[in-house]
Amino acid sequence: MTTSNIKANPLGAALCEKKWARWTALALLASAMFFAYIFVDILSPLQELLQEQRGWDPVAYGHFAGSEPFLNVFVFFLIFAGIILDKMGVRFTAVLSGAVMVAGGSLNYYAVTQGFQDSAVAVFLTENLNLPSAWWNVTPFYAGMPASAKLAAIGFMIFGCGAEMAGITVSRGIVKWFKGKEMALAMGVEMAIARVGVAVVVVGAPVIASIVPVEVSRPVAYAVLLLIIGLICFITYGFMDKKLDSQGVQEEKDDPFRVRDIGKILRLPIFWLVALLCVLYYSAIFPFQKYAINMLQCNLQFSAKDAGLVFFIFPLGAAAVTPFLGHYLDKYGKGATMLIFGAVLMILCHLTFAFIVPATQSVIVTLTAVVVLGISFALVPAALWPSVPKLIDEKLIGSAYALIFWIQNIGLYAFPMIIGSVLVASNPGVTDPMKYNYTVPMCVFASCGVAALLLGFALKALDAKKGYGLEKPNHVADDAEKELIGAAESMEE
Ligand SMILES: C[C@H](N)C(=O)N[C@@H](CCCCN)C(=O)O
Repeated sequence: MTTSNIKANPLGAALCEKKWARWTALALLASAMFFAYIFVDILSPLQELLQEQRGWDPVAYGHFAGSEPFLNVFVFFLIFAGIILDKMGVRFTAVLSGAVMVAGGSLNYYAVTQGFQDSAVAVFLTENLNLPSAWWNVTPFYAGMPASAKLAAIGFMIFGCGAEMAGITVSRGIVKWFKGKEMALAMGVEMAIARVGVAVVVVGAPVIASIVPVEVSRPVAYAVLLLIIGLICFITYGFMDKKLDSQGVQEEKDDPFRVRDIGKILRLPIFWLVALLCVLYYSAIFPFQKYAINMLQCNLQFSAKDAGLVFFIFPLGAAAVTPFLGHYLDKYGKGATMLIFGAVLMILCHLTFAFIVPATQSVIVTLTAVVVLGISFALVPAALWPSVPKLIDEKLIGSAYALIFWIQNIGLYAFPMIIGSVLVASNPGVTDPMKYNYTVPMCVFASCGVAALLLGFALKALDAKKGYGLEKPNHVADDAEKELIGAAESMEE
């Protein structure tokens, strides 16, 4: 199915053949993603301070937090990002995405500063964007939303365009540098570094904010600074990418782009299996993360700080395991089996949070479930993203990643709201946020896992029938490919 980017280089070994060079390229790409993931969650541990200093109640915070995928989902920005990536290549799109993240992040920062509160923009926003809370209002804006939350949401949705564009670009960049080598390991390392970013934020943001004078915008300022460093990483990567192109190892570009190419991807049953598995699995992970601290507080009667410490293990556990699983995939394959196993672990953990944790209030059981969920969150991403190049023609890989991200973003947009409504509906009359019963919402997350598991079985069956090589190691698949290319080249000679 795939075409290879490995071409004969008359000038000697290409840069991607040198280990130090491809790992340096990865370090640059992964650093930019690390900073992006830090920004995504920078305000999550500061909800109390946002309420005290900026008047954001939980509703305002929820609408701000949910705004990130808005432009990607409803204005189809991610689809355009995929087309840009396939037409313009990794170098251009990486720098563009870095610049968009800095622009959106800066706006978000300005919105939470004291300076904004007294500005004319604040007066304007207080009077505008007061949309009714009706079913058709899919925007994050509602009547009475604080002006700072409105502008922060606008900034965050612009940032979201850059962050998701960067996500697909980095994946394609890794394919470009690592195809036929340690590709899954490289993707695993990149995702592990991103998870460490989430863990750093949980602990770091409150510490930075509480330096006297206590100021909620300070951690955001640091995070914007990191986004600027991320942009510099992308620009530096651009020089390496240009050198690689000049050595004849160019990525295949879709030139001219045809809309029917997107149709080609959408007609592949295997694409739908992967995309639906992705949206179901991630909808039970990222939206769960938003409720996890409160769920632990309610079940264990912990403070937010202690619950945060328990949950801190989740991204760290995933970070520790993901590169090893990537290495395993490179060496031994079993991608589809890893997806199935990851879904099973997720179901078990969510059911534990639904029934066993509330009944036993056991910290050991909770910690075990958090660790096992971390392993699941290593298994699925480590197998999912490196499998895409096995299924889709290389020149369409940017669009394919973008389409998968777009479908995934629909779930990431909808699920926090669905879970919020389920939580309220299953706890009639409960107003104390420490008294919620999370059994029904956790069962909803577990059912996503069951659906993902069924898709995992279907994927494995289709792979066995059509021979995509999902269960094969990357090296073996690519060695065979190299042999074919070598044979073709000798025939040309
Ligand atoms: C949220 C984002 N769309 C996503 O799916 N992130 C994945 C990583 C995708 C690969 C990025 N190069 C994740 O597991 O965090």
